[in-house]
Amino acid sequence: MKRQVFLNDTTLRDGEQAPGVVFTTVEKLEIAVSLAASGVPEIEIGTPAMGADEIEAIRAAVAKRLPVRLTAWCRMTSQDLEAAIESGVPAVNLSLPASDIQLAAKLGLDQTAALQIIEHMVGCAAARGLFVAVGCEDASRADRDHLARVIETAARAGASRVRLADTVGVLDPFSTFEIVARVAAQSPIDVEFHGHNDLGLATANTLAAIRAGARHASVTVLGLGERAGNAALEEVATAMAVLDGADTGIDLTALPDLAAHVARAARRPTAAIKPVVGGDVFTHESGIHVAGLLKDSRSYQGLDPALVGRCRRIVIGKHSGATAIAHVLSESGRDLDPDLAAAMVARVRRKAAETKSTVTATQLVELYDKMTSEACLAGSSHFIPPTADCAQVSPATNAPTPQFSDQGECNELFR
Ligand SMILES: CC(=O)SCCNC(=O)CCNC(=O)[C@H](O)C(C)(C)COP(=O)(O)OP(=O)(O)OC[C@H]1O[C@@H](n2cnc3c(N)ncnc32)[C@H](O)[C@@H]1OP(=O)(O)O
Ligand SMILES: O=C(O)CCC(=O)C(=O)O
Repeated sequence: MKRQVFLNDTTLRDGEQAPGVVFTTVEKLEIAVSLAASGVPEIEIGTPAMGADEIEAIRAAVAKRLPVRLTAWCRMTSQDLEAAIESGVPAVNLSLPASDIQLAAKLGLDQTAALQIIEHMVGCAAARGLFVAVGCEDASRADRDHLARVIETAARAGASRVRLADTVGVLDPFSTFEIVARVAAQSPIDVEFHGHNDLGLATANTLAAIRAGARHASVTVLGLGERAGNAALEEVATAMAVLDGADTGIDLTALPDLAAHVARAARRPTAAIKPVVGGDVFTHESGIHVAGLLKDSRSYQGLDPALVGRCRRIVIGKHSGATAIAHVLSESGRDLDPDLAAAMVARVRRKAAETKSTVTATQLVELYDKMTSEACLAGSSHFIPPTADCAQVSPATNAPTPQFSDQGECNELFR
């Protein structure tokens, strides 16, 4: 049986902490509904300490009775806990720095005082009937012995989970594995890993943490979050399915729409190269790749686009070869004569260089029709038989003009 891993989506909390990102209450609710529909089991819905509007938004989410655990992020203070209770959430993440750097700089506390606060606040929250997770902010820079005491104290006081945060994104997969493996081996409660992407390693670190024994992982849609963001839901869920074989319960085919939804609400355009959901990540231009793909899609495709509800696309551009051009032309009922192929490749390359872009299907057909007309008028001996009627090779006006689209049928589309 596949190992179960639980993703805790914090798009609506850490994601919204990205500079300038604001979700309206309606957007929060819509995103929460979409997250639940895609199979996310837990959503960190917000920070009640931010005040009445945030509490109201959280209350509205709670009222939806979604089939997910809604949890609220709280500092480890009575005020934050009371705000969370007012919002109606059944679960809280009570956060306190684990590193000496943050304990001293932010709170002027030492390790002993921190343990006392954890014991007291976790006890209070558990006594109020809440599911309690303890957020170890900056765990990656924490003294390891203190971290062990934090977990032991939290568990004893009634916490059900501990969250190890790589708050400033300084771990790599090796150090993540080492820290999480040690904690998971000793922890009497579940471990969650919360990675940040400052070094572009959040997803890799999250996979390493899961491999090391974390049963829960924080993610955000598109990796939206503080600074360089968090581990991306779509990357972690897809990588888990493909590489690890663990069961996250996420409907991978729902991810592109979910990402588009969050990108619109966050007003953050998605990069074309964003793994899984980016516009170009299943699009191929290079001649050698397309020639290989057309023979066997496994030649240049590690991730089957259908797995995540996407389609493969072939585009024509500076790097196209004759096979790709012939393939695209054939889709509009035109045969690329082998004698014309090299000239066509050169023409396409010139066009792409002039426009610094791909050559659309319509442009390709126009180029081809123009070239065949020219070849015909010049009486080209190897392309048009000398006796041929030039009308036969003029633009085939009834041939379908291919359109670019990323929607619709999963046949190969091109632009
Ligand atoms: C790594 C993370 O993502 S942590 C989560 C970060 N999230 C946020 O900051 C959410 C948005 N924040 C806010 O809206 C505001 O900062 C509020 C409402 C939370 C607090 O606002 P203010 O009362 O004006 O405090 P301010 O933002 O100036 O400073 C933060 C305070 O929290 C305290 N604090 C920080 N972390 C913790 C903690 N884990 N436990 C207890 N107190 C904490 C700081 O020491 C500071 O206290 P001080 O005012 O006594 O110096
Ligand atoms: O303490 C936590 O719950 C984690 C907070 C967080 O977002 C972080 O440390 O990056």
